[in-house]
Amino acid sequence: MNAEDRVIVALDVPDERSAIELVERLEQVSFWKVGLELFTSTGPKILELLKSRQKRIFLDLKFHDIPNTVAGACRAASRYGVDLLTIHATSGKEALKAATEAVQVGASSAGVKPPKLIAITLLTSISSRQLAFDLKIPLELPEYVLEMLLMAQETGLDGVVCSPQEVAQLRQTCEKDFLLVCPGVRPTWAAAKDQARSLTPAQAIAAGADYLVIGRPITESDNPELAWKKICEELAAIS
Ligand SMILES: O=C(O)c1cc(=O)[nH]c(=O)n1[C@@H]1O[C@H](COP(=O)(O)O)[C@@H](O)[C@H]1O
Repeated sequence: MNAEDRVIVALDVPDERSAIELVERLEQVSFWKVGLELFTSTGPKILELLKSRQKRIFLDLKFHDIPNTVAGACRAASRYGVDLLTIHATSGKEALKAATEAVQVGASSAGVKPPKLIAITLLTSISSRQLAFDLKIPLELPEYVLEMLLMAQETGLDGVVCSPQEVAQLRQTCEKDFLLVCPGVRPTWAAAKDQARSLTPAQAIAAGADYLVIGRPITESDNPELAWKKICEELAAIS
């Protein structure tokens, strides 16, 4: 896979018109993430529009609910024929197992390939300090993220979402084909904003990330084409 095929651009815009404008501007981008803002605004229509342009899709709805409810949501989402789908690991073991099964059922009922189901370990906006003092988790952050990964692995998920700062450690523990997808990626020239645990694109890939999720450094740039080009050049230099 080319380094640039490992970059998923987060299409975090408010409506269909802005989404299509960006997709047309950045025609070299082959993998887009549709998240809570855009999906809530447009519904599944945006997925059809991306598919008609032969794009891969990460449907990032971060399900977090009781087993019966996440299973229903995963069944429904898997009928869209997307490539990646998210659930929070903190939904718990039973919910993760139910979601894993539901993804197969949903996709086969629609005659499409099942999405890879990946679990959020710990949001990349949460710092060690917040984990301890706000969420009251009595574990060191890397240990907590590892526990979430082990639960996802044990319940049959295809991978996890984690910050690039944890990737090297997690890569040593998980199976080679277990996906490690990293948001919280910041080129040196971009602002961190609300991301608490970042590395640069080159550092994240070198650490063992399968995919990088990058949004605002590209989408909020005055020149998104140039931002994309600089990220591709950074990655090409290490491959
Ligand atoms: O599931 C995600 O993609 C996700 C998980 C996470 O822990 N942190 C995180 O930032 N994300 C998403 O990744 C994208 C990052 O966007 P930027 O911070 O603009 O690069 C956003 O769409 C977030 O919703």
